[in-house]
Amino acid sequence: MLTVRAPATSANLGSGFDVFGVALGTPADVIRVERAPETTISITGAGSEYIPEDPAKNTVGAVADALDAPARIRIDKGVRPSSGLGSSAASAAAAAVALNALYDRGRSREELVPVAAEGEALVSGEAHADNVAPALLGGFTVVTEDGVTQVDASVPVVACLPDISVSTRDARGVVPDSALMDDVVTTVGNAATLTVGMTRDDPDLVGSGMNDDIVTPERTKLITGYDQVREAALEAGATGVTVSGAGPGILAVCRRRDRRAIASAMVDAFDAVGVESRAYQTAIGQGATLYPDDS
Ligand SMILES: Nc1ncnc2c1ncn2[C@@H]1O[C@H](COP(=O)(O)OP(=O)(O)OP(=O)(O)O)[C@@H](O)[C@H]1O
Ligand SMILES: N[C@@H](CCO)C(=O)O
Repeated sequence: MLTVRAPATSANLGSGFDVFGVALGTPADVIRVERAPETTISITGAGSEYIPEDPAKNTVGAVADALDAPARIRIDKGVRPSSGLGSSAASAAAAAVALNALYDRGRSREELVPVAAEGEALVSGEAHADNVAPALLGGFTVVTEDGVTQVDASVPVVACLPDISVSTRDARGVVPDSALMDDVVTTVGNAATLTVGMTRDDPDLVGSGMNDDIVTPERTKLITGYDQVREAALEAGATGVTVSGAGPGILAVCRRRDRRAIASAMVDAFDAVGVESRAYQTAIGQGATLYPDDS
């Protein structure tokens, strides 16, 4: 039996829609796999009651198909589904690493990115790889049609997860078809600033490069209390705040010393609008970890 832990991720970071992603230190999914004549899936943990165990409907089943690697797969969910924290991608990335090792398929982590993205295609209709890339490679990732670029980073973050659901499919439905050239120019500048910030592990540059006036304003309308939570996080010291992935999670970038105050300000602000939430005080971290065979 093989065990793999794959982290939650936050895609977009505002200015990098469908391009940027980061791995988070916590939470994470853990997957255990054993060879079997056909794929079966059992699921425990956060939000497991909302996730289909049918391999034809689970991201992990799509990965097993893509690698031609049938297995008995047990998923322990640490990342709640429809969270904006890459729940479906965490499972897909973990399965890709685990099944690649279980069947000696010999694929590199980079080569596993499109494999894990097959799982995303199953649940959101598009094989976008901005969550699976950081879940596999760790750090900060840039996904384009030409492939993935990765840099290690360890910028502190708070990821606040309200007790409401927004499906990626719905959140993609509000993305505008076109954008004004002025907004595109501003967003390109912000994305470049953010990228430099990641290479320097600089929370100020990363935070100031997260603003986006094209996609994010449409998505914040789907998140009760977004404006209040953003304001509270900024007042508590966040250097930048945006929607995590497709939402409803909200990501705040900060200095390490401000994490606790920001987490509590975000939870209180959600509470004030009648929404329960949980905040993860973490940092950009590692990609999927394979643990030795423990059979
Ligand atoms: N292994 C899995 N883990 C989590 N969700 C899964 C899995 N397999 C299928 N799903 C389905 O995928 C959907 C959740 O994926 P979705 O992309 O909407 O959320 P997310 O991954 O948390 O968000 P985001 O991609 O915005 O970070 C749910 O409908 C869930 O049932
Ligand atoms: N880039 C994707 C990430 C969510 O899975 C989106 O924002 O729709």
